[in-house]
Amino acid sequence: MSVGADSTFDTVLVVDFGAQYAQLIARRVRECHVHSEIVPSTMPVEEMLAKKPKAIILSGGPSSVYADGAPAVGAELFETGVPTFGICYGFQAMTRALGGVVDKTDLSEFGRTELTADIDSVLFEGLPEGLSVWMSHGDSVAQAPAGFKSTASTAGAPVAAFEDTERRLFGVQFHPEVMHTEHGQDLMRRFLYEGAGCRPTWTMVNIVEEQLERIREQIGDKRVICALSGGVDSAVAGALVQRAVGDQLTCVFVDHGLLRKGEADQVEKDFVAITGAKLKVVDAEERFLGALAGVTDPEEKRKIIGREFIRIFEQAAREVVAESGDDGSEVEFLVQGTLYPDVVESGGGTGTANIKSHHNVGGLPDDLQFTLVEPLRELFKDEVRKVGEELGLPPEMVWRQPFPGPGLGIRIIGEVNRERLEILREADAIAREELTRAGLDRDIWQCPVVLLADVRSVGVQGDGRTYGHPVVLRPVSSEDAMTADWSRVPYDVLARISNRITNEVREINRVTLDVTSKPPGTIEWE
Ligand SMILES: Nc1ncnc2c1ncn2[C@@H]1O[C@H](COP(=O)(O)OP(=O)(O)OP(=O)(O)O)[C@@H](O)[C@H]1O
Ligand SMILES: O=c1[nH]c(=O)c2[nH+]cn([C@@H]3O[C@H](COP(=O)(O)O)[C@@H](O)[C@H]3O)c2[nH]1
Ligand SMILES: NC(=O)CC[C@H](N)C(=O)O
Ligand SMILES: [Mg+2]
Repeated sequence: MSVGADSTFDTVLVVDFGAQYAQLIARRVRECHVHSEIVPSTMPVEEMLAKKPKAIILSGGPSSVYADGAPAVGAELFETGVPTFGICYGFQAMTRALGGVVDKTDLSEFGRTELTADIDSVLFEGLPEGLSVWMSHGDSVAQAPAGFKSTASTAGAPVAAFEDTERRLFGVQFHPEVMHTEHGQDLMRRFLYEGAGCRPTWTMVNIVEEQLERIREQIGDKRVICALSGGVDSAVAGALVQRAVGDQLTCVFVDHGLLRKGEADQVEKDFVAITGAKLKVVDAEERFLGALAGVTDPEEKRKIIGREFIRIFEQAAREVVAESGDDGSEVEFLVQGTLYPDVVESGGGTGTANIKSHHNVGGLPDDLQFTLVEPLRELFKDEVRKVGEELGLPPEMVWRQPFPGPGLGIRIIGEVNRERLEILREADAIAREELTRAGLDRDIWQCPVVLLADVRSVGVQGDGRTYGHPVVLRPVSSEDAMTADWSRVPYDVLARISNRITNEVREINRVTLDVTSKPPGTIEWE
């Protein structure tokens, strides 16, 4: 897709210094209807300019600008005339490159911080003078470079923002991209529209068109299979690829025996009926349960499931070729509905930690033969839902709650076997039915039901002693699964779920509620 000065949209480069939030910045730019692309801080300036950026944003990062080997920006970047916005580390790097002073003060600021802003400035005009902002820094700008006006301060950072309107250079010590910064998105808008003159013309239609073009370029006239789960992400990824290359695509749905009640039927009914895509259903219960026998470690489970998925896709790919009846070029490509949170949690961001290996990223085997096609890899779930709507997928599909690929396998704490799966399936079906009946499906992001299979507790039922298992209800609300809070489900709904589960599922004699946010908890227990 052509970008640059003659294009219908402007491009902003987000220069990544190893930030927690580089994707979040890119996403905030998209929310302002401006196209964004993340580039590493090691990219030479000429290469950045070749992308004809209308503006540049320098991200945060874990280093100290004065440390040995810390990533730096050359002063030449600021002589190109491209408006630039430095955030946190980016603000400090800009300061240093232009002759200002960055120091380690003893006044670190982490979390919510009160900021006083000069509203007679490009960035803060029209905003309140006092703002609550999100900080995360140990170094501070002690002196702004020549030509800059300081435009905000906090108790720990005398220069918490600055600007040079002549050269169109701006910077802030705090993080406007995080949800907790008041008016953060307004600041983004002020920089993009007023500071840099970007036009708000980048829409979901552009995102879809860009993806279709990329997919066609990548796949050409080759064959491709799509790992289809019935969830939102693979439905949207599959629909995109179907639109891009039509008949070259076959979808493969794996029934690994770790699905919820009724799930397998739904995929055939819904996705195929709506898109007309070719579908192959593989019954692989024996294989997965065999491979998982005796395994209790969560990461080991995830790796096994990731590996088995791929082995099945390889087999399915061979069948697609054999069934095609022509001379049969191999299936080179595998489409997955991978999203950015799957990547970052699997430790795939720049220098980020491995929290858990999502089966479709960190759980993939080393000898993977397919080239992956992952059109949603840079997006967050709510953006994917918008892409799905743009593609005309029905609301029941687009608004479905997430369900993890490893399925109930990571919701049984302990070994996974048929009997335990059956117990959990029943309990899960009851919880889902009652939450739906209470009209809570859209308020709740998802509600895992977790079986503590190795824990037993004493109960009394029908005047007799029971020694059964507890389940945990884990209803959460979230914007993008990166952070979450436990949902305040009304007591009467919880009471109904508890009552029904303990009455209808013989092996369960106790229902508990998980009231942990993320962080520190994750959504799934494993
Ligand atoms: N049972 C399955 N059969 C085939 N592919 C699967 C299956 N489960 C997961 N996948 C693949 O793994 C990817 C990641 O799974 P994930 O659960 O994150 O996404 P999803 O199921 O598409 O959407 P959602 O997050 O709404 O459940 C899917 O997009 C899909 O490509
Ligand atoms: O397809 C998936 N493969 C996985 O391996 C996996 N692990 C977690 N999840 C889903 O991701 C979101 C965040 O979950 P956590 O807070 O548990 O990391 C939640 O929506 C989880 O359901 C997965 N999805
Ligand atoms: N979040 C950041 O970018 C931090 C920048 C730098 N490491 C500091 O502590 O000040
Ligand atoms: Mg899923």
